[in-house]
Amino acid sequence: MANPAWRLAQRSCPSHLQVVSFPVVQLHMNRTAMRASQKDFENAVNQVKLLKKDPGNEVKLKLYALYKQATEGPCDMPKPGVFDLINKAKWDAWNTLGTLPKETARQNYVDLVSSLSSSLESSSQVEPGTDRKSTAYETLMVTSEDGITKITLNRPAKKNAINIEMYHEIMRALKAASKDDSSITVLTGNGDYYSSGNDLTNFTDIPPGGVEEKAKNSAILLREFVGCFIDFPKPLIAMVNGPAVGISVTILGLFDAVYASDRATFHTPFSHLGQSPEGCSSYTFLKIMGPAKATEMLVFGKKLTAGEACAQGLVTEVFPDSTFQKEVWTRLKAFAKLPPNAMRISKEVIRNREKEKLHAVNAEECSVLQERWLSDECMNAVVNFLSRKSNL
Ligand SMILES: CCCCC/C=C/C(=O)SCCNC(=O)CCNC(=O)[C@H](O)C(C)(C)COP(=O)(O)OP(=O)(O)OC[C@H]1O[C@@H](n2cnc3c(N)ncnc32)[C@H](O)[C@@H]1OP(=O)(O)O
Repeated sequence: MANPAWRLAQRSCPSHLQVVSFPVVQLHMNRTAMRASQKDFENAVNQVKLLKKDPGNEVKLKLYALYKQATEGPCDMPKPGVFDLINKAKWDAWNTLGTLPKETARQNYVDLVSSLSSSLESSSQVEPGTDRKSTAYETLMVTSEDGITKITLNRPAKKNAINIEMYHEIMRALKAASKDDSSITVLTGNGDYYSSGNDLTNFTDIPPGGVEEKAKNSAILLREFVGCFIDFPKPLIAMVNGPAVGISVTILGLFDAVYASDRATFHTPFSHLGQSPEGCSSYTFLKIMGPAKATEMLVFGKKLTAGEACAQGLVTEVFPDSTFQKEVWTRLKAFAKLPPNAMRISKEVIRNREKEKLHAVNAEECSVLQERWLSDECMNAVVNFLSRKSNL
């Protein structure tokens, strides 16, 4: 039980067994004519990571069992205790396969993945963050009018926590906004929160490759996500309508203006979560507010009020909540009437000098975080949140 991820899986609920993302790619196999080769099996394992839709716990347990049988043979693990629900379900699924030969398990795994590609709605393989054909969003509302593209985080019941889908959708929306005919882009939140940051249940979808693979995939995703903000070519404005936590705060250092309601707060509790700063904040916050104030936020997790964040230079201006929308939109509409090319070029001049540095900082922060996510400190913090022992 030394592995923290094993403990996490034990303590979290079965719905957290889910496998994340992306499109299933058709496996071109004549299933009756041949037995699955090791290569087919490895391809299938990779396809599972690309599933766009969650196939459900039953299928995931089957996949888990067949994977274990194909790679390790019959189940030889001690049976988990009765309260250890997730591991018991996994053990049962594997044990049920009895002495099924490894080759048959491998074939069955490949067949199952292949069948998922036809039963689950699939699309061609899409690199994370690239434009997809569909313009519909599950986790965002995106509108474009008066020269302004507005991206609204839209999971109000979850305080706009950023799940895997939302990371991808934000990247997609930013890429679309960078090419549309709007002059400026605005990011805001629906409901009482701006965003509660990374959805902590993101950490519970452990792929077959284990927590190391999960951490690696998350670091790749985070790096790409933050990279989109570094490279965004038009004026990017945050309308912070309420409390902001974690990554929703750190990336503010990459925005061109940040307008906040006086209800907003800014909280980066990375040490509490066993994590470390991201979103280039280890660089931008120091530049914006100096090392002493940046350390208070990023190391000691001091939560700032909107007024304090404005005094530190993180926020451009604070508005009373009662007039926030009206006043900021009046201002944004005026900005949007400015010559768009001039705004874009001015941003380029300001940003280009820093771009290389920002990408280097982003890469370093992601690599440090990849290690932090494997730490006991981080796993325990996530487990505490999921079991609701504490709120920040
Ligand atoms: C893969 C890239 C990783 C990038 C690295 C990013 C790091 C970060 O962003 S670190 C910051 C992570 N965020 C948090 O630690 C915040 C956790 N949430 C809370 O502490 C609280 O929920 C709160 C203070 C934000 C709000 O508290 P409260 O007003 O009491 O509301 P509830 O806790 O009841 O929340 C309502 C509902 O929303 C769910 N929820 C809120 N935040 C998150 C979250 N970050 N992740 C997942 N779920 C979240 C909460 O669980 C409730 O759901 P239900 O119980 O289903 O109603």
